[in-house]
Amino acid sequence: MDKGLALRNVTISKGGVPLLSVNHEIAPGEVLTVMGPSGVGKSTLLAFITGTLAPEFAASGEVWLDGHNITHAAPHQRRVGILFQDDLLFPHLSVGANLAFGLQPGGNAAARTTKIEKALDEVGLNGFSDRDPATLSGGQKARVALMRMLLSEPCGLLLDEPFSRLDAALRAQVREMVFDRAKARQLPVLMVTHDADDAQAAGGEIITLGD
Ligand SMILES: Nc1ncnc2c1ncn2[C@@H]1O[C@H](COP(=O)(O)OP(=O)(O)OP(=O)(O)O)[C@@H](O)[C@H]1O
Repeated sequence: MDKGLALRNVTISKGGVPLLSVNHEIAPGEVLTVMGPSGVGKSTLLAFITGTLAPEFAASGEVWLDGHNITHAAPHQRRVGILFQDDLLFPHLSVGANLAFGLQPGGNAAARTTKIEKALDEVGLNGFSDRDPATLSGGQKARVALMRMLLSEPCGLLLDEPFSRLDAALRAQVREMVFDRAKARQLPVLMVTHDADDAQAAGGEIITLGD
């Protein structure tokens, strides 16, 4: 597979004790859901993909993203976007300034503004650029956090329990928006969740670590 995200014979151990092994490919626009009990290594697997594995762990195998072997790339060189359950916006900055953090530095100011406005438009937040994040609803904050991450133009998306702080109705709405936007960009998505509804909504393959 050229595009997408591939975990090739990935094994991770701690103190010589095997923790997990995964051999899986996620095609562009597809979602792989990773489930499993607490402590089984779900967040550790994400850390391996982002290049931020703690030194206590030893890993083998390869990570390929968008046709590149990124196993040994520096974290900032990996074009991996990640959303966590607590994706806080900078409270002292406007919505637009928060989004600007997603953009690559430099470039023409007018072009940057256009990208930010387009991003807001894409998630139904037209005209929100000057708003203070404290005045946004939970769902609106989640949409800004999503677009801030997507503005960095990732080639793959990792979700670490990103919906778990939202109530049921909002959760379904934000989840749908995340999957829709990822699909529109043909991004491979790896989602870690404890929630069966999240897994079902993702509509893709589900693997359970620790089985
Ligand atoms: N920085 C670290 N140093 C040493 N051990 C760690 C570190 N981070 C996690 N661990 C241990 O590694 C194992 C896997 O942890 P991990 O956080 O990946 O599990 P998880 O499946 O994501 O759990 P949860 O569902 O509770 O988030 C656990 O035994 C944990 O205690």
